[in-house]
This record gives sequence, structure tokens and C-alpha cells, in this order.
Amino acid sequence: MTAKIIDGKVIAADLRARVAEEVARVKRDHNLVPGLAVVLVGNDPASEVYVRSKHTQTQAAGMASFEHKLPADVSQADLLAVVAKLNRDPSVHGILVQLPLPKGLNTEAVINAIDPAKDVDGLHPNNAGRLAGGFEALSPCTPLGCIILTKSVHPSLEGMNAVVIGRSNLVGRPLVQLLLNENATVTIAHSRSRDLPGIVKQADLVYAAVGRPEMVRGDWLKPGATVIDIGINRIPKDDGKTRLVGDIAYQEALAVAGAVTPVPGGVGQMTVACLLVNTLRAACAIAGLPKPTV
Ligand SMILES: Nc1nc(=O)c2c([nH]1)NC[C@@H]1CN(c3ccc(C(=O)N[C@@H](CCC(=O)O)C(=O)O)cc3)C=[N+]21
Repeated sequence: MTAKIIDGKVIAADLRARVAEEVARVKRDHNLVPGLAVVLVGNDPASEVYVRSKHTQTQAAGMASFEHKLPADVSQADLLAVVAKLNRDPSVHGILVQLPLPKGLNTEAVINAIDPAKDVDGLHPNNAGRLAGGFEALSPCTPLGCIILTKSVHPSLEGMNAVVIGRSNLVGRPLVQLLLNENATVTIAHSRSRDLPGIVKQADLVYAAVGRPEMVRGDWLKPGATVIDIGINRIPKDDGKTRLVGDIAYQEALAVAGAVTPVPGGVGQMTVACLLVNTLRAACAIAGLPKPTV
């Protein structure tokens, strides 16, 4: 058996096209231009790549994109002042502070300073708490993307066994909440879990977000499972260059699973597309307009 490859590129492009249509509509009917501000502190090369792709795709969807690059040695007060200014700026509806922040900065304080209505990362305790309570919230983009990819294979997740490996605030924990909202049965596993292969074996849906290259092996999987790879690990190749691999042994998974997301070309694509969705939703909510259809 060889698994279906879930094409994140195609699904993300379709989602971005639908966002662009809605953006054009709110612009035409309500003179509203959704705006996203991305704050990048320091010059981590991987972060620069992501920020550039967010900028290009935001503009391509017809939204306004604002970039704020700050030096790695920026003070906490200066960073908080940038966030406060974006909170007040009526042309900004979404604020994303690229993580991780350089050492010395207090990430929690920065996240807490973001206006929850503009928190398109869904990291502010207001949004995280609302999501955990089952209330409407801005939810983190990567987990939203994972749900869309899963539903491209299984339109209903009701009653399915899902295992989430990883418990970060940006991915694992919010993904668990979104899966519960879909009526899946959810197991949360992590680096300290006993018998991880045995836990994964039970799962119809496997989500790996641990940041360990190819940790989940093919023989851990239940035959036919849907496997969503959230890891992005850059590992050295023989020729001195690097390549990207996920947290799942992709070739092994292809032989056992029913459907698999590739890295790159899977979840990463959806993360940026869902950021556009969240920015559109935030803009409509702030302007008092009905929820957009995407
Ligand atoms: N506050 C915050 N929010 C985030 O959502 C956030 C963050 N900080 N810090 C870093 C991680 C990582 N992240 C990715 C976004 C897009 C791709 C992406 O587009 N990946 C492509 C290509 C990747 C490549 O070629 O390097 C793909 O997988 O096909 C990957 C990773 C968002 N993050």
C-alpha cells in the first residue's frame, strides 16, 4: 500500500484564493483593508524566510502588510512600545511577533501586551483560554491548518482516535482543543510519554510536533492512519548543504499510512494561509462586520 500524499501547497493556494475574494469583497463593500503587522526581532535566517513569505502572501491576498525589524539587542521596553503602537494603529488588524525571541526578552510579557482582538497567533491567554473553554477565539494558525488538512481526507473527525505528540502553546495544546471541538477522542503525548510507539499504534490520526527529525517510525503507525507532520527540521546532507525533514520518517510512513503530509509542502504552507484567514477574521470583527465565509 502506498499512502495518499496530502498536498498542502494546493490546499493552501485554494484557501488563499478564497481569502483574496473575501478581502476584495470587504474592500469593495465596506472600504476595509485588512492589515497584518509582523514583528521580527534579530536575524535568525529561518525566521527571515518565514517573514518574507508572510509578507508576499499577505500582499498577494490584497491585504496590507507591515514589517517591523528590530535588532536582537532591543530592550524589552522598546519592543513593548512597538506592540503598543500597533495595538493603537487602526490600519493594523493582526499582530504577529515572530518566535522564539532572542534571549533576555520576556516572551510572556510581550504576548500579554498584544491586543487579544489583534492576536492572529492565538497566543494571548484570552484567546488560549477561550479556545480551551470551547468559546469562539482566534486560534493558532498551524493547528488550524492541521485540521483543514485532516478534513481534506476525513470530512468528519467524530469519534476518531487522535494522538498529538507535543504540548507547546503554539501547536500541541491548541491542536488538542480544536480536535476536541471536532469530536475526536484525543490523547496528548510528549517526550516523557511511556511507550510512545504503543500510543501511536492506536491512532487513526497522528500529529507530530516534537521537533525531532524523523522520530515517528513507520512501524509505529496503525495501517491506514492519517499522518500530519508538523515538524520542520533542517539536517545536514552529505554534500555539506542541508535539507528539511519532518518529525515523521516520511518514506516509512508512505508504506503504512493511509495519508501523509510532506515536509516541505504540507503543514508549513497552511500556517501562512491560516494567518491570512485570521487577519481577515480579526479585521471583520474589529470593524463590526459579520464573520467572513472563510
Ligand atoms: N509567532 C510565531 N508564529 C508562528 O506561526 C511561527 C513563529 N512565531 N515562529 C516560527 C514558526 C515556524 N512557522 C512556519 C511558517 C511557514 C512555514 C512554511 O511556509 N514552510 C514551507 C517551506 C519552508 C522552507 O522551505 O524553509 C513548507 O513547509 O512547505 C514553515 C514554518 C511559523 N512559525
